[in-house]
Parts: sequence; C-alpha cells; structure tokens
Amino acid sequence: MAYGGAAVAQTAPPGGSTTVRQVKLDKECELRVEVSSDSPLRLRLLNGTAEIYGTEVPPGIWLSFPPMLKFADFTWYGATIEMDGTAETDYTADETPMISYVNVHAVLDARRNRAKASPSDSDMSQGPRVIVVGPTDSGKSTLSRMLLSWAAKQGWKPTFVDLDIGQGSITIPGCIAATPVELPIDPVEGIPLDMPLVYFHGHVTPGPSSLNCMFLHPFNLVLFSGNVDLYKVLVKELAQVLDKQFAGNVESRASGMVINTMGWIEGVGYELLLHAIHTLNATVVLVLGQEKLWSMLKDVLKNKTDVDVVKLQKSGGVVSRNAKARQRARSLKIREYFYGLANDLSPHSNTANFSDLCIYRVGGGPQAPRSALPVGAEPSADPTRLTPVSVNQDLLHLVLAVSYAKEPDEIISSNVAGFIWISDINFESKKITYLAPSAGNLPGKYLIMGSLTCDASTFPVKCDLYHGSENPGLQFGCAGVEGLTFW
Ligand SMILES: Nc1ncnc2c1ncn2[C@@H]1O[C@H](COP(=O)(O)OP(=O)(O)OP(=O)(O)O)[C@@H](O)[C@H]1O
Repeated sequence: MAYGGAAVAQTAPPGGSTTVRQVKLDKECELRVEVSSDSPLRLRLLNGTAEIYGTEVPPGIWLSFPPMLKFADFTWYGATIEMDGTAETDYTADETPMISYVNVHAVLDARRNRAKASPSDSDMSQGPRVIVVGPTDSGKSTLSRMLLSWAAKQGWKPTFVDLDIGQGSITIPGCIAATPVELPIDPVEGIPLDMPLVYFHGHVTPGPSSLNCMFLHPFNLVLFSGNVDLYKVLVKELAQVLDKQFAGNVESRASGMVINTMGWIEGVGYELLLHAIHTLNATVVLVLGQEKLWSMLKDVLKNKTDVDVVKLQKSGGVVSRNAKARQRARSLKIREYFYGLANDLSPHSNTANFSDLCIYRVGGGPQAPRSALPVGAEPSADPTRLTPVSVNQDLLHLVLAVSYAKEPDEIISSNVAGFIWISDINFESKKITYLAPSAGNLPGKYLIMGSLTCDASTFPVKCDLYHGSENPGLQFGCAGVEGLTFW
C-alpha cells in the first residue's frame, strides 16, 4: 500500500496555493480521499477509467465533493486523476478487496439472468435477495452501493433496502426504507430520493426490549429510547409491501434486492439480523470483516439450502467514525433532507394551531397495573402501543414524520410521506412553527414523534424566520403504499 499518493504533477492555480495535483493510479489501485471539514474538493478524471463505489467517473468533468465526504476512486485498468482543494487525507492503495466484490456481482448477475429466463409464475423468477451484514464501520453501505451501481449499469433495477436506522442513506436516520435503483448511484448526491417507501422508527437505534440488553450494546446506555419490537414490525411491513411489488413486477423481481443493515451484531442486534434475513427471505448473506459472525450465521442457516453465507474482506479504506462523527453525519442528513446537499432546496416555515396537529408516539405508554396481570408477571410497557401526545416543550427541535395513515390505528403499519422539524412553540398563542419540505397542507393528518432531534444550528438560516421560495424539486418524499406509485 503506497501512502501519500503518487502525485506526478503539481500546478498552482492563479494567485493561489498549490492545491491542484495529479495522481496516477496503476491498475486495480484506488485513491482514498477524506475531504477536509471546512472546504469542498474537486476532482476530475484526466485519462483512463475510474469508478467511485461502482459508478463510473465521467472523463474530464470536475466533480465537487462536499466537506467531510470519504470516498475511493478505483481503477480497473489505470487512470490519472486531478484533484483541486485540500483533503484531510489522500493516499493511493494497491491492496483492495474489489476483485472479490466484483466476483460477487458476477454471481448475482448470473442469478438475475437465470431468474429473468424462468417462468414468471415460478419461484425461480425471484432474483437474488442479498443482505450485507457486519460490525460498524466494516463497509456495508459502501459494498451495498457498489453492488447496486454495478447491477444498474447492466440494466437491472435492483431494490435497495436500508435497515440501518443509525445513519439512513435513503432519507433521514431513524427510518427503514426501500427504493428502486435504476441508474448507477451518483458519487456525490447518493441514492436518489424519488419516491422511496419509508417507515419511521423514530430512533437511531432499535434499543433494547429489556434491561438485560443494556450490557450487550453500550450505545443503548445513552440511547435507551429505542424500540426493538417496533423495528421488527416495520421490517415486516416493508417486506410485505416489497413482496407485493415483486409479485406484480417481473423486472424488479428478477433484479432482486440489496439490503444494508445496522452494525449492531451482538445479542439483540444479532437477533434482529436473523429476523431481517428471515423476514425479507434473503438468499445471499454477505458477511463483512468478521469471522465470528460469519461462522455463527453459517451454522444457524445451515439447513436453509437456498441461502448462501459468504465471508468477504473489509476494505482497508473504510473510515471508522466515533459517536460524535456519527451524530454529526445524522444532523447533516436531516439538513440535507430539507435544504439539499448544496443548500439548493428551499423548505417552508409554516405555522399551525396546537389543535390542528394530531401527534402520536409509539411504544412506552402507561404500564398495565400489576393487579391486572397474571400472578408473577411483571408489568411492562407495550412497545407498539400508540399514545397521543399533547404539544409540550419536548417537541421543540424534534423531527416528526407525516404518516399516510387515514386512521390512528393504521399509523404503525403505514409508511410516511416525509418529515417536519419543529422550530418554535408558542404556548401563549398556542401555535407551533415547523419547517416542511414544501408549502401547503401536510400530506397527512397524523404525525409520529420519536427521539430524533436536530439542533437549530444545523440549519443554514434561522428556520423560524425563513420562508423559502417554492421548490418543485423537493416535495414530500414518498408516495403512499396504495397503488404502489412509489415504484
Ligand atoms: N475504500 C474506501 N476508501 C475510502 N473511504 C472508504 C472506503 N470504503 C468505505 N469508505 C468510507 O468509510 C466510511 C464507512 O463506510 P460504510 O458507511 O460503508 O461502513 P458501514 O459498515 O456501512 O458503517 P455503519 O457502521 O454505519 O454501518 C464511509 O464514510 C465510506 O465512505
């Protein structure tokens, strides 16, 4: 592995410091970059071919990468890259697991072709359902992205399912979501936000369902508000809708799905992985960077002859993020939802009367009294109980989801249309001010709260004073399940 980059030429921009440099990459090498925290970085391909996480870099065109983005520019046959700007780190690496990753893609591609050639009413017409598992920072999202982009490049329309509520690459954190991927994923913009199917969990970790779990997952000591049972319910709902969709769409069915998961692989986290494998009927389990997990899954799934459990090496380029970096990434993702990656979207600040909003939360709620339970049973909060919430100070700076439910009892099983952010609460006038992605009435009457907050300083302007102009590019993100128009 060659650190420091193989810079072959440096030129100073007019009047500026030496920030433009060229890097020559040999075949099967990659340039790994961490953009600095305060300024973007530009990059272009001068000659040869290169790809960023499976998507080809267009020749000669400057691409601008926002601060803090981490990426690798990989070449199969050799390339020269030009960079302009400062990077926290940039170095070339000649040891990558890319060949094993592309081999997986080749196997999946063959399975998709086989599915396509099979009678549409037979089980054989289902393409591969791939689930990517592994510890935190093992490169799961990155591998998912590569597999999707390589498949889309070959004309498939795989469905991306993101079960990682901690980061959330489809919409915002706190959600599980699915979306078809029709084109290789843009290296800067990420997954397109066109009509994804989104369910709101509301927390950035599923959290333990019992106190014992606190010892299994240290994050829960501070993030105790999650809800494991709700997570399972939502995964099941999502799986059912996808099955329905696949039943009526031969192309999506043959293309299959790529499922990204959380890095929580111990105790309840492991149980949730098994639940997802089972509920989404995964046929290929890709285990990144952990022998123990691979061996456990291989053992537990040994009787399922239609499931392959494959061990893959973690890339040396994967960057570990501490809790603070993850929190920052979450806030940025929420900001991106409202304002766009480059502040190019204009959300709207709206005001509503307290009485206009129907806010609910899922889980917790009053416990059944001991006297109402069988002898010896301990009272416990119902994890999927729906509780109405009256407007209170705790809602300030909370992100709420706008449900497509038509009745309160549909809230848990309904997908969501989008999100609002509470920017101000006036208890005298009994008015609440919120930021919404577009003007006009909310697309649903019922709002769901969780523990997802975003500090006002995350937003580019003082939100409660800001009234952006109408932006057709950002409506509420997702369509209702009915009619499956999101597809
Ligand atoms: N080859 C690489 N070169 C440079 N950066 C990389 C490379 N592979 C991954 N990264 C970066 O490392 C970070 C972590 O990778 P990724 O998000 O894929 O891990 P993960 O296992 O999905 O993480 P999580 O713990 O959130 O589940 C990301 O910022 C990603 O862009």
